Amino acid sequence: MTLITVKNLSVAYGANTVLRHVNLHVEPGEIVTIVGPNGSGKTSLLRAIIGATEPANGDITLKPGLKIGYVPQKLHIDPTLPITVERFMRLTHRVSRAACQAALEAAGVPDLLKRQMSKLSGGQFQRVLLARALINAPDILLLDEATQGLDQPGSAAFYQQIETVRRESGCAILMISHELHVVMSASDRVVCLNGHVCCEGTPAVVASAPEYRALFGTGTGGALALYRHDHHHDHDHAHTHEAAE
Ligand SMILES: Nc1ncnc2c1ncn2[C@@H]1O[C@H](COP(=O)(O)OP(=O)(O)OP(=O)(O)O)[C@@H](O)[C@H]1O
Repeated sequence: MTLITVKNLSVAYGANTVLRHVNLHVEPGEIVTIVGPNGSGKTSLLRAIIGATEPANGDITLKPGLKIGYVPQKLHIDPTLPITVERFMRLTHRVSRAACQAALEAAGVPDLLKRQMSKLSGGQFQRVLLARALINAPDILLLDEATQGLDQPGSAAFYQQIETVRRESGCAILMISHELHVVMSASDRVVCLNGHVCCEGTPAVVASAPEYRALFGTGTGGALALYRHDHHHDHDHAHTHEAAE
């Protein structure tokens, strides 16, 4: 059963309509990446999906009982506040230490439980946010530019971890990213957003779509080829194109 269905969604802040007629669906176990220029409405779309932003129009349907794990773009913790990783992870979830430890292991950072949040590197911090999102065994992970501030190897490692999480837990991933060449190769489907859905499909289809090239140029096509690898899972790669408005 489809996990998330977005139909004809519009989002507005006052008189400023930032998303128009957006359609999107996420199926169990697939990795869908949203790309788009700054201010194209990517975060607004995720916030509408988690119910943090009220749609101006349209429908968002979640599978009944859907468990969502959300990894925010960034989270500021006062560096003078002493708080361990374990306490941080248990702030919002009533979970056991064993569950925290299991989530940290799934996020690829098994040794951080007792560490101070303020002493973590950027990459470790993001892994802890990932672990926190994994704690309740979500059906889908929503990641909003989760590798912001990480260097290239750090973000490549993070996305590899995401693929591992998907492989081991079977959860679906809906993520926003600017690192087109890395994430596109790791995605089953890419949705290119610019206030509306410009184009959508497999990474190869989107990279060669004129709408995508108009926004990002042609350079990414080459980089995409460089980073591509074969996927061995069965997903329905629907290719839909909407005319640019
Ligand atoms: N709470 C808000 N109130 C008013 N305007 C907002 C609000 N949040 C976002 N916007 C505006 O909506 C537009 C889309 O913003 P959004 O953050 O969704 O884009 P984005 O694609 O995620 O951008 P970025 O890549 O820079 O993170 C922008 O013009 C932004 O200024």
